[in-house]
Amino acid sequence: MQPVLNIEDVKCVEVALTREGVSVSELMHRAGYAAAQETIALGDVENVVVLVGLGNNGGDGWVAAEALFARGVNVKVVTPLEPDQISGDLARQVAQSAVKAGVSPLVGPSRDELEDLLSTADAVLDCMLGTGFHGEVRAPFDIWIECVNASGARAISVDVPSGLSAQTGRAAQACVVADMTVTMLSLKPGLLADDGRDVCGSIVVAPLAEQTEHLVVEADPVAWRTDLSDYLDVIPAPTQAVDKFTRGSVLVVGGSRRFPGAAIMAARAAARMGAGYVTLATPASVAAIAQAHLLEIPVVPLPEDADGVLSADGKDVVLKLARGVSAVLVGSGMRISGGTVALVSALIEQDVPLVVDADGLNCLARLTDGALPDFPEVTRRNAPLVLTPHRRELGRLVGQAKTPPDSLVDALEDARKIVWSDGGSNLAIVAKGSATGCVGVDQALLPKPGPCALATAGSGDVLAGMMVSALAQGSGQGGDLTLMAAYVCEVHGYAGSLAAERLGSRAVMATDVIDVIGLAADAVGEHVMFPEGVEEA
Ligand SMILES: NC(=O)C1=CN([C@@H]2O[C@H](COP(=O)(O)OP(=O)(O)OC[C@H]3O[C@@H](n4cnc5c(N)ncnc54)[C@H](O)[C@@H]3O)[C@@H](O)[C@H]2O)[C@@H](O)CC1
Ligand SMILES: Nc1ncnc2c1ncn2[C@@H]1O[C@H](COP(=O)(O)OP(=O)(O)O)[C@@H](O)[C@H]1O
Ligand SMILES: [K+]
Repeated sequence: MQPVLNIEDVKCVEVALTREGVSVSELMHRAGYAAAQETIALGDVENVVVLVGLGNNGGDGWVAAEALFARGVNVKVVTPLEPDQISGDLARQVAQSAVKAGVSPLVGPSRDELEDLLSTADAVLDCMLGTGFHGEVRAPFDIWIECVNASGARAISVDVPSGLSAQTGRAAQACVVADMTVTMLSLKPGLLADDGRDVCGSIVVAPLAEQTEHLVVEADPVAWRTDLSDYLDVIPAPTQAVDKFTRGSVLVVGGSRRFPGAAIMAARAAARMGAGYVTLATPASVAAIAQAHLLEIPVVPLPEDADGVLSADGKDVVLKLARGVSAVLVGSGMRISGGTVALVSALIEQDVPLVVDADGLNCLARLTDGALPDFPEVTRRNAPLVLTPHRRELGRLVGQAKTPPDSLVDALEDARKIVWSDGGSNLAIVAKGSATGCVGVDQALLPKPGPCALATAGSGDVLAGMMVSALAQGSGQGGDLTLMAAYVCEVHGYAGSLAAERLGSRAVMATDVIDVIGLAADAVGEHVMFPEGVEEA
């Protein structure tokens, strides 16, 4: 796993390193060398343009330029100001040193001059704005960024692509789209989520000092990016000595006359993820449609109200069915009513591993008056509970319906409000988004996200079905629930990639993802077991 640090904590690591004898100047030199090294490693770099800003990110650029020059690279530094005019002491010193060593600066070029220069470059080193950037990009960097993106040269961003917030993952209107980002000390959340996924290219972490590893861990990472090898403990051990029930039995409670498909897809996804026996309990008026779509899955008709929404009259049947299975999913396509709130509440009180998704979460929000963290007794139970909200659902759970989290870090923080008030290891929250965070009481995990093809109606229902299936098969129980959740997200993401490969990135529908869950799970499993033997998933 790789630690991900909030920006303010990266700064704390910087301070801790200086206390351990590694000065900021030394760090800047190592950062510059690391950037130069990675640039050379790209191969075929004879002409490099280094665009520098006026802060320490620019300082890294001047050091990199001097290092590249010393390696015989034809390097030109583009700067808004003469080195002597740079106000920051450190940045000015490294700029003066680079010029003294023979690096030639181009000060305040016109757009045409810059475009001409970039047209001759094999690579551009982007050292304009780093973690000190905020707001919209001001001149001249907005224009420089446009020129970089329009040039054909490979762009290597130092620490963070200029224009991206390394904390929130939001890009300004002008933002470098890099081929590679060499980031200092540790991963930052904004590099991994939202716009960050579009603009960072491949990410290389430069630790800069041998003490960094332990200092980063001590700085309390906001999350950990998982590696495939981390999932070894949550993949069900292969055995032939099973029957359809011991392979995991699942009950899906959901669907409504308005949305019958969500529960059908969830049930199907649960079977495709490996549960041996799946049952769907759904309103009576949609049971026949559901059964027609689910030949292998028994469908139990439940009492419903005039709108075709599950009614509280079905509670006893649902609880009886729940007692007979290894795990339950409630919520898919269920709608919010007095009846569905009562069902969700009854299932949470039942001692069975449970996944709550979609309207099940909205029922939970209603049950707790939009303040789930204030009612920890609701989620505190003996059996595992996994909540799978997207950002709007998460907002409703924590009293922020009108202002749901709009960054990964905000979503992690909201999820933490819930798991920390609960305080136990039997609760995991899967905060879904373009990058998904799986949050438990001890840590938050960031599985590798799938492609944007997953942003399609029903893809969350598929994930919920997969989640309950993994739970039913015993993954995570008595072990690490958060890691199990991350593993399921990883398989979901990979299934999205497989479906996109087969059908085209724009064509994927949720049912296509269901069809390849098994292949995705096998492929991820193989990578986990034999990391050296196969290409990365
Ligand atoms: N944290 C660390 O331990 C290390 C940090 N280093 C570098 O230092 C960087 C942070 O340095 P700084 O704090 O000086 O910040 P930056 O260099 O990222 O940015 C500060 C400069 O950008 C300007 N600026 C801010 N917002 C702007 C906007 N919207 N439009 C135009 N200009 C804007 C400021 O006026 C200032 O000149 C990191 O990103 C990294 O590259 C490295 O030198 C080594 C180690
Ligand atoms: N841009 C994206 N890139 C990768 N995955 C995405 C993206 N957008 C959504 N997803 C994933 O797709 C799923 C969507 O779930 P959800 O919003 O609940 O959809 P629905 O309610 O339609 O089923 C989540 O697993 C989410 O992480
Ligand atoms: K940068």
